[in-house]
Amino acid sequence: MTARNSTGSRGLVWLRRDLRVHDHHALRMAVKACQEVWVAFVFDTDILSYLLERDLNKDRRVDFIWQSLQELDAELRAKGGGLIVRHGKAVEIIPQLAKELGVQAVFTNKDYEPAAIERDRIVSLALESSEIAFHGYKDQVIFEHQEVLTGQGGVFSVFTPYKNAWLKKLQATDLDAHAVNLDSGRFASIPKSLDLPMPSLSSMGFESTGIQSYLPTGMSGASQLFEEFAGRIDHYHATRDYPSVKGPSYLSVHSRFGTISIRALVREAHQRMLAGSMGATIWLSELIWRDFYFMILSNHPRLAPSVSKKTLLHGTAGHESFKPDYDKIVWESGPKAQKLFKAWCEGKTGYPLVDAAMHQLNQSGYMHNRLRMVVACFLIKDLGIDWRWGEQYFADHLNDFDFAANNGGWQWASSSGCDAQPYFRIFNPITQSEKFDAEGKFIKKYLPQLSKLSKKTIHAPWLAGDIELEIAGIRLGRDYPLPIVQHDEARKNTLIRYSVVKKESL
Ligand SMILES: Cc1cc2nc3c(=O)[nH]c(=O)nc-3n(C[C@H](O)[C@H](O)[C@H](O)COP(=O)(O)OP(=O)(O)OC[C@H]3O[C@@H](n4cnc5c(N)ncnc54)[C@H](O)[C@@H]3O)c2cc1C
Repeated sequence: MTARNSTGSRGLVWLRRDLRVHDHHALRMAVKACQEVWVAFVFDTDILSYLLERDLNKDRRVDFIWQSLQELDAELRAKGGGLIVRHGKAVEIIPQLAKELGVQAVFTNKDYEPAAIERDRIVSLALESSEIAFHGYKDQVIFEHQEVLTGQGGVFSVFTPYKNAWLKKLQATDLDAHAVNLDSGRFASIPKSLDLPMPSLSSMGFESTGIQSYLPTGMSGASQLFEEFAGRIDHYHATRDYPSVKGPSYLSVHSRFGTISIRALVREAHQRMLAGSMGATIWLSELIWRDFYFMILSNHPRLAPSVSKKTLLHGTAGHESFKPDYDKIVWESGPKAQKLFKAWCEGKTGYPLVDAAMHQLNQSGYMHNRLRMVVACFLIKDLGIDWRWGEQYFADHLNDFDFAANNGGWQWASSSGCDAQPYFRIFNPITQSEKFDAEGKFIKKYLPQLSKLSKKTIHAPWLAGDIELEIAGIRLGRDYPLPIVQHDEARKNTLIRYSVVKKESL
């Protein structure tokens, strides 16, 4: 990635998914190497135009970034610099800005998605033609690409041995912070001609979503959530599967946009694990899943849509299963499939846990991990819909959408992934509900019309007697849908559908 191996006295740090000033590899290197450092972020129209084409002008991620940049700018201005924010094509703006600032090098933290790698290649070439170096540093993962390999030197495709090798390789230095000397006096003020106001959301075609009212944004928001989670991390193993309990960290959006350093999270988890915390041990495992899926994508770029397609960073259409045989499966199609998919998207399947989960996603951009598994399995194995449709819907709506983790999660649910559940494992949406939302608290929060049902019938309202329904004020088909499929029948159909891959999977 380094076009020329020089740094020079002036440097530009280009932020992408690392919106912070602390423990930041590229920023640290720039401050160490250069006398004058500028910091820039581009609202890249190669990504944003794709969102607008899909009518996602009320996009919480764009708002989250926008809010987080305000804080970052204030922080940099307090240190004598400021954040240069532009709206346009990053592949053109960054080389242009680098020339205007007269820098010798552009510093970035590496991005592992194929489309981002291609973007960086184009930027690097443009910089090279102006004799400007382009440096990329590992920052968003602990171990990248092929740093953790099997004993035979191969790439892992199963999580548990990967995790064991990952833990074995881990040294304290892997978790050292890339501390940035913010008081070095090296943050240069932005030249007047380049010090433009930050583009407003509306000037870029987006609307405010009010995300900051329920999700703390920026570095301070991440620290707040992390501090709160530190108080419950030791119980994580016992609470993490229950969506009505405040069990998980809710930090995924922050690690997605780098408002907190992954090293800080892993350091905390690892230290607590060594001190005997079961909760921290399990949480660390989740963070290793994150590295695992980055590693899988980095070694199997065919999992992402072709970069030559217009779909760039957010596209998911038409890409391959990890296990190619699974692309032989014939999914439902036509108006019936569209109708079933619409009901799933809108939380109108008649299965309360599935519907409540979809409402959580649609209202907040977050969905609890257990529920992601339940709704994904329901879409694929109860409704017979291609997992890519669900993957795309999550890509459009999840605050923490990350191609590697999302693709990994969907391919896990569809059994086509690297370390996926077996094809014959089909979650029963009713027993999942009874087990993980026994009192129906989560369901009631998102489907208040069901709040008068007993904890026995709330998981499957059609099994309630007429009198109970009447007392609860529910008429099925009017106040809440009847189930759109029968689970037992759907299960049988799925086993037939998957018979094309059955032999290969056994
Ligand atoms: C179908 C499906 C789609 C998913 N899509 C995404 C996605 O787009 N982006 C995303 O970050 N996670 C995704 N996940 C993983 C997981 O559901 C979320 O990371 C988690 O729910 C985020 O909430 P949290 O931060 O409170 O998690 P916590 O339980 O606190 O977990 C801590 C961190 O570990 C990481 N993590 C946890 N589980 C996984 C996992 N299975 N794979 C990779 N990283 C993990 C996340 O960074 C998370 O913040 C998906 C899972 C499924 C089943």
